[in-house]
Amino acid sequence: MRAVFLERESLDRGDLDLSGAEAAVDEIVYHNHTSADQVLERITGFEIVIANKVRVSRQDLEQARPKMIAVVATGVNNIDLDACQELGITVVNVRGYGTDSVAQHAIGLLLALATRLIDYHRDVQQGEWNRSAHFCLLDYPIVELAGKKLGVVGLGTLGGRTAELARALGMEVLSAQRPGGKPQPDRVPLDELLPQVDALTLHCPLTDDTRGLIGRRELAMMKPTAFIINTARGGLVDEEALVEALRQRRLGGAGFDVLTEEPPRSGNPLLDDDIPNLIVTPHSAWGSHEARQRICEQLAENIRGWRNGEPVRVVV
Ligand SMILES: NC(=O)C1=CN([C@@H]2O[C@H](COP(=O)(O)OP(=O)(O)OC[C@H]3O[C@@H](n4cnc5c(N)ncnc54)[C@H](O)[C@@H]3O)[C@@H](O)[C@H]2O)C=CC1
Ligand SMILES: O=C(O)C(=O)CO
Repeated sequence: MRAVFLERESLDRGDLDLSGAEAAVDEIVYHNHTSADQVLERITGFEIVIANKVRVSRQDLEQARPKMIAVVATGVNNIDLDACQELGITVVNVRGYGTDSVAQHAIGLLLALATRLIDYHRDVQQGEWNRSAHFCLLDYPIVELAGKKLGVVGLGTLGGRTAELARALGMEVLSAQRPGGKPQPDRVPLDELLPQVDALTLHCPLTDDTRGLIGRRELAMMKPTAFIINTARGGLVDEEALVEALRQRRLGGAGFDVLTEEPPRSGNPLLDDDIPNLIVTPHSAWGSHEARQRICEQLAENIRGWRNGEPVRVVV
């Protein structure tokens, strides 16, 4: 049984132990990076495809016909799942590997926005404190999070842990009812949640149902002081509308770890350097060594389970 790992360097910078996955197959062929137009050629002839973020299309799958795709991420929005289902290709992913890493990042972004950490740090570096008449700088409004409301969209593994950390800061947590989902007493429809919250954090997957979930209309429903945190996926939020709202001070700030296009080769409206109280990180929330090593362990389990006829973490 042969496997091809399309994007090793997107997971492993030479600091991880992949011996479990290597032992689970006869051979792994490694590519450090693969672009979408190289996928077909590289997966042809392999039963198992290991992928992280590269787009694997219906056309690739129909022609190459792998038997299994092991995604070394939780999000599987880069894989044509309908095509996999139709072609009988098993897709597995990794889950809960980086819960503490991603939750600390989401809360880290929220804390940085509330304390204006980046703005004060930049002013200190630029000598504003040296020149100040007073012992402190007070040029950006500082928000105390305790007592404020956090809205969580996607109260699953990562949303749940982020909610716990927010409660530890003294925040009250509300969570959004999934449209069409079973009504739950502790959840409120998104439209009811948005006007109430002081901060919103997104943790739902990117699917056809959630693409554009937070658009111009939804941003307009939020408090002009509210923060929005996205460590889930680019595509959940209308980026142009977000920039507009931040520039017109109709929103208090935004912390984004994910963009619609990654890397943002064609640019992105959120990368302009004059947008007030915006922090963008390069999809790094998950990237602790501990989390990445857990991915390797789950990858090995996923391949072994599937080979033994007892597949685990099956998406389709
Ligand atoms: N920035 C990063 O480094 C990382 C980002 N992610 C992203 O985070 C996402 C969530 O990961 P987990 O929490 O592990 O997944 P999960 O499956 O445990 O939780 C997702 C939750 O979202 C809910 N949901 C789906 N659609 C919804 C909607 N329209 N409204 C409200 N709730 C909705 C689901 O019911 C589920 O409870 C992943 O799909 C991935 O895109 C995951 C890991 C790292
Ligand atoms: O696990 C995920 O979905 C991530 O985005 C990190 O790769």
